[in-house]
Amino acid sequence: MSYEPEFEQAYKEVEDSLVQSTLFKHHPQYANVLKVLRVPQRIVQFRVTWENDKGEQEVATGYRVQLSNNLGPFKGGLRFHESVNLSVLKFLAFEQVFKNALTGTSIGGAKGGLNVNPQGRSDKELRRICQAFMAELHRHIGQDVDIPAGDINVGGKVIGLLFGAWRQYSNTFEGVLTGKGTNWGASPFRPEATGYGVVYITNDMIEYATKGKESIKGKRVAISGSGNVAQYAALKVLELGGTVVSLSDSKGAIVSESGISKADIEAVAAGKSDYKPLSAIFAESKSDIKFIPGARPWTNVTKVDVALPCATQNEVSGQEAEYLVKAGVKYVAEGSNMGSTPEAIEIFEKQRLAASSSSTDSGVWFCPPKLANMAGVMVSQFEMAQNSQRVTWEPEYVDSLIKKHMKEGLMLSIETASKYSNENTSDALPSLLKGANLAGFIKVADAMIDHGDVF
Ligand SMILES: NC(=O)C1=CN([C@@H]2O[C@H](COP(=O)(O)OP(=O)(O)OC[C@H]3O[C@@H](n4cnc5c(N)ncnc54)[C@H](O)[C@@H]3O)[C@@H](O)[C@H]2O)C=CC1
Ligand SMILES: O=C(O)CCC(=O)C(=O)O
Repeated sequence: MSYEPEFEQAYKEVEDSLVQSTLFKHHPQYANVLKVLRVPQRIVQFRVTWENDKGEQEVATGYRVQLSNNLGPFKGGLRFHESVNLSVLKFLAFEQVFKNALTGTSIGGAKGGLNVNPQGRSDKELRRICQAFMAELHRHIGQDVDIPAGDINVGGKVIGLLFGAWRQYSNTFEGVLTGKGTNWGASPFRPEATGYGVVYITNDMIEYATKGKESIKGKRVAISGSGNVAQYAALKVLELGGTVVSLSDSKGAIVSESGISKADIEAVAAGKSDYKPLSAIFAESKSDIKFIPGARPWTNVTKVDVALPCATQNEVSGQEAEYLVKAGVKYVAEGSNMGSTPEAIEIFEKQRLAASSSSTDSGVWFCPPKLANMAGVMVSQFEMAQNSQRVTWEPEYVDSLIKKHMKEGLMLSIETASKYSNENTSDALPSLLKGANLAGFIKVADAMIDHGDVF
């Protein structure tokens, strides 16, 4: 069996949460669920070949990992990046199954992608890539079968090109992808959903932990990434009265003591749509924004209350987590899937437990991505519902649903963590890591048992 480090990491996190709880003692019927879920229902791997702008033939590998459709049709994003491989997509699909269960909507879990980075390719070449990718993928998706969406490097433009190709291959118009354009099937707030949801749940966490005495207002927030999730998280932090002290991309980080402004974030959005690096976007900035080449934000911020990793997996190391704790971080919520390494999570979780048994206020409350970033896929499910009815909901209604479901997800994770806790401290905040893993698992496990997939 090939070694798949990212997948093993994601699997072990869930397995540890289950084993370290009292769940199996109360529900022995769940014993076989994880070993069945370890093997995706189906993996499609295929050749994608196109002519580049120099007239040369290029060949790459496309994938779709359909992990479980016990709770609804397969659902999850597509990532176009040179780092895409089976280990990465299996980890993302595995996470997606539990996340989708936590949304409180009916969707199964999948993920897919292509091991090519579209950055630096012309629009014409990108169109050829999308057509070549969809030439095979269209056989495996459908509005009641599998509904892909975006992820890293797959934003509205790529979704449009993929949808155009799919329409031609299938001779049908249906809601087969989510994250569509406004005049051909979008849901209000899908672009904003993931980033906004991360900030809504962070605000809920702060209010819960401080018994309503504090909120995100006045908090200093370190954010990594500068793409879709990071941009909307940053805008929502500003709207709710917080200060954004950092952003980043794969070439480095920007930090600002006084805070990154709305105009700065709009400049990031404009620059990133042309694939410009942050170093170029802020080359002539007159504010106190400092670009640090090759760095991540975490060790370059001096005073911080909240950290929101929003770039990619394993982007917070153990050392960086220690630094964040010293810088004062109290809340960590992950926009990126598997943003923190296991070492970083261990440090955050130890801080949470230590705070309860001492009088010093040094706790950290960690919200895992399954819970923190679930608003994106949740609004994708709302988009599917709107497409089925051929209607568009009011933006205010969608926003109110995001807020409601994020709060419900938080409360469910808190209750589940407390119910099955094996921790011997009664005054600690419950582990959202364990609560989210268990709550998502229970929903999928019950469906698998009902369907006879597990016996
Ligand atoms: N877009 C969505 O609705 C959702 C996205 N996510 C997760 O959020 C994270 C960000 O995704 P998006 O913002 O959609 O993608 P994006 O393509 O819009 O932005 C990705 C960001 O990550 C940075 N990045 C990528 N690879 C990197 C690396 N190796 N080192 C440092 N920075 C790197 C990029 O510079 C960019 O700022 C990913 O982990 C994704 O899986 C999770 C849930 C939903
Ligand atoms: O909207 C979707 O279907 C998928 C979003 C996604 O890829 C994720 O939640 O990681």
